[in-house]
Amino acid sequence: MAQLSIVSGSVGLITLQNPPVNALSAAVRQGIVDTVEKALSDPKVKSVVIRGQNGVFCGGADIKEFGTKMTGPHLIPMIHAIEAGNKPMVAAIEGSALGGGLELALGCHYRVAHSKARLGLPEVTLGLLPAAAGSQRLPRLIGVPAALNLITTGRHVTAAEALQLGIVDQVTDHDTVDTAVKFALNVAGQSLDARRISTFPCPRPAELDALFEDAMQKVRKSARGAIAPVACVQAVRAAATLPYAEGLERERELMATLFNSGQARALQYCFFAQRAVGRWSTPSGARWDTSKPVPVPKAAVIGLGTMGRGIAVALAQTGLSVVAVETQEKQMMEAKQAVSGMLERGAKRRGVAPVSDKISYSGNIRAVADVDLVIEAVFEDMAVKEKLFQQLSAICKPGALLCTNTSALDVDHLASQTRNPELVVGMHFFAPAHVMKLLEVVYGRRSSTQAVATAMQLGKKMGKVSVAVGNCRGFVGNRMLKPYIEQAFYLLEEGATPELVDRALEEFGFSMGVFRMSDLSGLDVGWRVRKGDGLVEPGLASGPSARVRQGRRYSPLGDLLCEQGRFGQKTGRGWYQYEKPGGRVARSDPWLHSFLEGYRARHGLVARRIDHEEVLERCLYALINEGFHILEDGIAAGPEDIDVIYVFGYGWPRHRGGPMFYAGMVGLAKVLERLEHYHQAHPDVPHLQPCSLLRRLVASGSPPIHKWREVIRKLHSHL
Ligand SMILES: CCCCCCC[C@H](O)CC(=O)SCCNC(=O)CCNC(=O)[C@H](O)C(C)(C)COP(=O)([O-])OP(=O)([O-])OC[C@H]1O[C@@H](n2cnc3c(N)ncnc32)[C@H](O)[C@@H]1OP(=O)([O-])[O-]
Repeated sequence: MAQLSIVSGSVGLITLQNPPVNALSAAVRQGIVDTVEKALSDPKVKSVVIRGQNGVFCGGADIKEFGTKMTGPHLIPMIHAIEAGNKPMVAAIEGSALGGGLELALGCHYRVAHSKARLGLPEVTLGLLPAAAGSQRLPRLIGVPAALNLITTGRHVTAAEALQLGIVDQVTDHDTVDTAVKFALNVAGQSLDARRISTFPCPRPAELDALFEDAMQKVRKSARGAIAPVACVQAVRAAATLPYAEGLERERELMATLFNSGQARALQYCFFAQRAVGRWSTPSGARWDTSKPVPVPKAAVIGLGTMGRGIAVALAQTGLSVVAVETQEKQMMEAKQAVSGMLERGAKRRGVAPVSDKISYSGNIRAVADVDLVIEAVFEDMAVKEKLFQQLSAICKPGALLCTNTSALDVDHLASQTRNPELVVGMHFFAPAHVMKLLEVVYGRRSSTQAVATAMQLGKKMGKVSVAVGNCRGFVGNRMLKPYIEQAFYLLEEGATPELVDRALEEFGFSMGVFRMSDLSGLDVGWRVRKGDGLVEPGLASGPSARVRQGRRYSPLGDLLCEQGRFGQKTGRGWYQYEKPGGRVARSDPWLHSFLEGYRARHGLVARRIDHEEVLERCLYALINEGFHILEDGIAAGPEDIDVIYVFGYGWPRHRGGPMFYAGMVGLAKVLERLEHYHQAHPDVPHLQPCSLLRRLVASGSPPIHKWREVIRKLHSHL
């Protein structure tokens, strides 16, 4: 797993061999220990280069080992032996040097990187800290403020930035190993006293306390409730204030707490879940590894409202030629201006030229005749979309894919409006579409394998985390949101306030509670959907029947607010009040509190004290219960798909792994028991009735989440 050869007569070349990213598994660590020992004791070897196989230096510790009984040599003494050795060691960094990979490189006396390489200490994103002395060496090398930034955010830096920061000694556009070997030949025999980072004094910035206080506040604000960023700050503080050996001990203690925490497990689960959704399959037999996508050099977006603009920008930034169609002149003018602003800002951020020339605009739908793929983002109204799909089917060239960005409507029905229903899929983007990472690719009953594969590949090219899901009302994300929002409304009826509900959810880790989120996205959106479903009955009717629709409990609170013109931020009033229409700072609104009191009085509801635990249980378990229904119905292939959708599209705190992972952490039996409890208390709320898949999983002994598929498979087996 690591090999030593001798090159250029006197350079020992150690190659890490563990594809695809040369993670530091037990075998690789043993290989490094053995080859370093050999190189140090071989008189022919005057200096050493360490590189990774296949153009990747090293992706860090082997994350797959973390959940197992770890064996093999420990990283710290292994890296220490490299640093303490009496022959110059040069890291030849190609591809990535991340986490333990960069820590290994920091143990070397010199670092040479290819210009395309990326370096970083991303442990914090896995719920950990750089515990192979990275938290102690990096501040000594580049100073406390820069090290704090890298370690608490986990961001990857380019080779150019690494050179500027002083992490690497040389950057090359040529063959990295050749360059590193030349470097090694040059430094052979030189004193290493000034090259051992662990012996450097850590630069002590002025205002040390203020600096760390500020860093602590920043991480507490940006990662609510996450413990790893806090531990990262503490570890760097140890580097700045303690001798190296004591700092190392502090790093070890902090890592021990993190290593076995639920948060680390959740974040590492997210890492693998994000990759697992790329290995998608559908019930019709389409699969990520066998279905062939068709090339999409030219695409069209129809409808240039908020979603359409974001989609057009995202497509253009991916390098596609884009035809943007909008039939309303005023909307077109505004869209053109907005899109060019978005492209310019995006280009500035990425340090490239804007790609405005990639987009051509037209007021005529016939302009899409020669594109390979169309994404419609028109008004969320079935009649409008039906007509559009009929038109597209007649206009588009044979084989062109027709995609809908609907967030809830029936993809099969839209497909039935076309001559080639196999070419229709949903591509459900999330606003703002050029920023948000999530894409739900919705396959219909008749979508071809090629159509699904093409949409999935396009999503990947656009840098999206794409999840293939089945067709049902709201697909995965919005279908689960419905019971969650519904519970929040019921809690208001029973005595809670928007502030109380939001605080509970934000303390749980959501960046925004349900009411603040609704105000941001616009209350009129849900109102329109409920109207379409025949649920809205105007007026202030009282009595129990005013809160029943289609035989089940219903809360008209959202409808009543909309009737008052309170649509959220855009109108300056919603569940909160804002300084002006379009304002962003939510403030409590006394009007709303007296409105709630009046509402309860009119309906004979007695307010009771509701605590955070009930808010979380009612909102989250109702959402999770719907997740089990989605798995039972085969709409999502596995719990990872649901979790990835919630983490990337709905602000679910990543350190809690996603709703289905969270259910496993809480304990499926407990979730079942609490749902039963709440369903007994609210028998007219079907969403609280525990799903039979949840019962089945509990009856099978609550298996760990990676084994749920076995129970689900049995459920779908026709044998
Ligand atoms: C008490 C104990 C003390 C321990 C001390 C530890 C100290 C240390 O500080 C901790 C760490 O290093 S923590 C680690 C810190 N390091 C990080 O956080 C880096 C994590 N890795 C990455 O960010 C990306 O994988 C790269 C940018 C490296 C490559 O991106 P790309 O080219 O788009 O490729 P891709 O699709 O992403 O991955 C390809 C395949 O490789 C797999 N795999 C990858 N890394 C792995 C790993 N470390 N391990 C295992 N597997 C890893 C990945 O799952 C996938 O497998 P699949 O079966 O094909 O699905």
